[in-house]
Amino acid sequence: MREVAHDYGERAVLRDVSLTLAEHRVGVVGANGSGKSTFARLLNGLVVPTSGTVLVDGLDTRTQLREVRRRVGFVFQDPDAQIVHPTVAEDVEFGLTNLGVPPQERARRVEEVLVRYGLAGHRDHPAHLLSGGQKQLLAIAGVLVMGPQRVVFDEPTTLLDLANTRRVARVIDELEHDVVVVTHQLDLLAGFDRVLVFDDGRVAADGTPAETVRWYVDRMS
Ligand SMILES: Nc1ncnc2c1ncn2[C@@H]1O[C@H](COP(=O)(O)OP(=O)(O)OP(=O)(O)O)[C@@H](O)[C@H]1O
Repeated sequence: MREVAHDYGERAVLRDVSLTLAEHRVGVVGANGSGKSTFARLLNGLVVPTSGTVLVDGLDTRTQLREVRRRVGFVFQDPDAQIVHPTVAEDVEFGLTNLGVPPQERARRVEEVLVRYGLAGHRDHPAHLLSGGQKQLLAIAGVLVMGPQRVVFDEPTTLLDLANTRRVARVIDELEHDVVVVTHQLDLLAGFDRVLVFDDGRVAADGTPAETVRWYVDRMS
């Protein structure tokens, strides 16, 4: 991303962000309102920059949005924002149907992710009756079934209790995909390759978790 700035109306929320993300696991931290979610949304074109350029594998999010979205999955903080279909299996299948994936292959891919995320027994259950943790796993399954190469998580554990936070953290840890995780839960980032600290719309620190998390905590205290 080169010289990226983003404004919502009159309000400048990101300024002068230039960086390349090449690491397997990148964390993003910072105070409320510092621009983390906006940054995360830039990565798959949910938000396009007001100025500057965001490239994903050389694809411009402004002009090649479909291809960018196919490569970069996005998991929202609130799984209810992402779950749109009545049953668990239908919800996971929805994106594949949209893509025109044939029924047999759809069934195989849906089954695979439901088993992987412990949801196979809930296949025909109403999605809205799942627990918060199961809903977040369903939202993750719905993103991963599409076969993205990278996944952005925007505060994926904020609404979860301790057990579900650990479960989702383990799921993220085990992913082979390149991931970017926005979080206020600093312990999620322990094994990460790189952490960005946002402050008032700029990248204020950028380094290993050991370097940046200490810097951030000291600054906040
Ligand atoms: N769609 C929008 N329209 C107008 N202002 C917005 C919009 N989305 C975010 N903002 C504002 O932009 C600023 C940055 O928001 P952003 O969500 O990127 O911050 P954040 O660091 O993710 O915050 P948090 O930790 O609270 O989630 C905030 O002041 C927010 O109120």
